[in-house]
Amino acid sequence: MAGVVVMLVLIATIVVTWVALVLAERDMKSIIGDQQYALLSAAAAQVDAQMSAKKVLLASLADSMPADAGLDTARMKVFIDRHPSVRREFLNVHIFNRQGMLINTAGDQTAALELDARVRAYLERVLAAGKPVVTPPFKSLLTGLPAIMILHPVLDAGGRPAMLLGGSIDLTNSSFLEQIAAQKPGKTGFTFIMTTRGTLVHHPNPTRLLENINARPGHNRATEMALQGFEGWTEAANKDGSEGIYSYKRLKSTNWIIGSRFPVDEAFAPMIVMRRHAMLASAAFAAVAGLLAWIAIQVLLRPLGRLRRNISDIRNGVADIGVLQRRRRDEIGELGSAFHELISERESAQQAIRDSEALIAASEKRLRTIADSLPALVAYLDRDLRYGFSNEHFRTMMGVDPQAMLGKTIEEVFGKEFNDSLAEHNQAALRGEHVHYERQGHHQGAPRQVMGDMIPEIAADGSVSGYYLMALDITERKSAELRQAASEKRLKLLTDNLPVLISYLDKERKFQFVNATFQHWFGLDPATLLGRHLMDGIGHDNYYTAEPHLDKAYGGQIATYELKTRIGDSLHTLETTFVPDLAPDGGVAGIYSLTHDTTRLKEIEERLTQLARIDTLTGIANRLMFEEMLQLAMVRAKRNRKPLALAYLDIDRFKEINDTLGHGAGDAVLKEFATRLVDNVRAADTVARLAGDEFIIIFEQVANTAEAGRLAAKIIEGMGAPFEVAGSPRRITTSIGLALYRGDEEALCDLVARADGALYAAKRNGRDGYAIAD
Ligand SMILES: Nc1nc2c(ncn2[C@@H]2O[C@H](COP(=O)(O)OP(=O)(O)OP(=O)(O)O)[C@@H](O)[C@H]2O)c(=O)[nH]1
Repeated sequence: MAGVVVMLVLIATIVVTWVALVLAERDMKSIIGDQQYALLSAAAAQVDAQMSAKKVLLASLADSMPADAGLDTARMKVFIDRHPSVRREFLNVHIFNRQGMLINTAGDQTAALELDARVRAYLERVLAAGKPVVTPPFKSLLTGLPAIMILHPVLDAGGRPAMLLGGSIDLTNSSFLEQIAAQKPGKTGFTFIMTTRGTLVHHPNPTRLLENINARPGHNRATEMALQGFEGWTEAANKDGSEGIYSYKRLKSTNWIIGSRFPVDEAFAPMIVMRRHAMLASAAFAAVAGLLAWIAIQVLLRPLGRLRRNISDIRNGVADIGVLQRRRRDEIGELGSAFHELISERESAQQAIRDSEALIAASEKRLRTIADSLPALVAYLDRDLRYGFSNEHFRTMMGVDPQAMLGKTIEEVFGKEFNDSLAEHNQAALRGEHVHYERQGHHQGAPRQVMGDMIPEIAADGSVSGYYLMALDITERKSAELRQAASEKRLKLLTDNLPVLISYLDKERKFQFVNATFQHWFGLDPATLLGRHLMDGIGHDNYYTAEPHLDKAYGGQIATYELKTRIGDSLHTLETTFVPDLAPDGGVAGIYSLTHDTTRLKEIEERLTQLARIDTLTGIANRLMFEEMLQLAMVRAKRNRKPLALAYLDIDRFKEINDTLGHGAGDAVLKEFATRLVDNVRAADTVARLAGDEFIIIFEQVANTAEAGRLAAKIIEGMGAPFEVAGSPRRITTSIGLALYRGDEEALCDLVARADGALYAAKRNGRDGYAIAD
């Protein structure tokens, strides 16, 4: 960063310096060029002035020349010698006749010489115009040196040109040309003169005189411009490639071109020195400025560098984002705050991503564990029927490595035949339908029953991207179902042929099962009863009789009751038992109802009871035997005049025992009660059970009612110890009605009735006591 700034300072300084130099050089060149052109213009004016002076001198000679001096050499010399300036201005003075023949000369040469052919043309022009003319340069025939000549007509008495006066000028040794040469620019520059055709009239190199400027090979743009009429200054390279400032001006006297060349090396030498100094100064300045800029940047960038290191440390996990400086109140502080916010946002975003990735990974792992633990094939297939997921059960059920299946089609894994057998289901699932199927398959040669579900995966745009498969081997279940169906069939056959009404009621007391006996007994089709309420099946009256027992059974207890009802034309006694169907949670899921026709049984039972004299439950005398014994006892009492006492007993609230603890418990109480009665009477006394919880005792030879009372009290006392009822101790009491028989004319039934009446009195008196009849 600092390096870049230093470089920029250096480059900027150099560029600024360079541009300033270029501008200065351009101005300087312009000044030098203008100056050079001004000098050249002055030199041109000087040449023109010199030429004019020479022409004037030649005109005055022509005018004053004696007529005979033309042919007489001696007179000619005398004449010329009288004009000393002629010798200074001209190398020689000649006289030509009209034909161009040299007829006299002021020099030593006397031979008549012919003029150079080109000079002759000028001569004719002079003769025609009658005005002086300067000839182009030529090599003098007399001296062999390059020269020019000014020709002037000499008029005869009639005013016509009779001869020509020519003043020759030596180009190698002419004072006015030397003056021009002295005005050359700088030390290495030079001036030169050429004709409009390019013939060099004056040049610092005398060997090039009379040579055409273009004789040397090469190209000089400035020279070409000058020959085409350019006046002024320009910068160009000479034929050697050396740059120079060229200035050109036309001479008014001859229309020749006077030029100068000032080599750039010399012309701009001070400028080059200045450029070098300026570049050195600017380099020094740039170095100092760059150094200062570097130091300033180092100072300014130090907090930034610290910030950068902190961020790098945070990235490398070496530091916490708390190291970012946020207390600075400048741009660095703002940058630190911005980084702090950025990094904390990034960290929370990364944390959120990590959390969600961990959640997804955990969720995927759970899913994978669940899927692998399922006793079913679980897979995902894409639109090309390639497996994207498969669980471990493929290994156990199909013998295929689930990992090796991934990316392969059904056909590639299980073969064409298998794939074809599923084609219809696959197509339906890929159409977006939920497919459920059961099919026969084979595994390790054994037939297997498979149940499958294909659940399509539907993308947001409604297209189906694949489907999830779950397939179960239901062979065991299926055969269990078949076994159960067979068992149920057998059971149904059995129940339908039993002379028992068998039904199952659900929680709402509706029939869920009804056997064929309903048809036989009541003409009710079992199928029509299913789902209907019990009341619809057995009628209102029977239902209300059954209701308390139903309530008991739905309370979780077995309930049995008897009912007399009509079957066909005859009255039947039906004993129904409700057995609760206890659910695993202890609740009652429903009730099994079993109804026997006990009519025949009851009849036999009654007949047997009548025949028997012993109560089958308690083993003591029954009503029949009691009546026979009482008859005999009454006869004895009458005969012996010894009264007897009849005690009529009833167990207090016996019904509660039956209702709460069941009939069995009630029977047990009756047996224990009878045993205690027998234990608390004399051997001669008769203890009998009349019916239900009603007992009777015949006490013979009782003196009076007081003694009868004592006997009753003894019995009540005998019941004092708690009974063992259904595994728990329970206090059982009894009420006793006493009637004394003193041998009067009293019928047996009246005596019993009196004892019964006294019993009711004892009940009214609050039970657990006795009462004596009047
Ligand atoms: N366990 C059993 N119960 C019987 C037998 N015979 C009748 N019962 C029942 O005995 C009960 C007699 O009840 P009750 O004597 O009328 O009334 P209780 O509950 O004793 O009331 P109180 O006599 O007023 O104290 C009836 O519920 C009969 O169904 C039987 O052989 N065994």
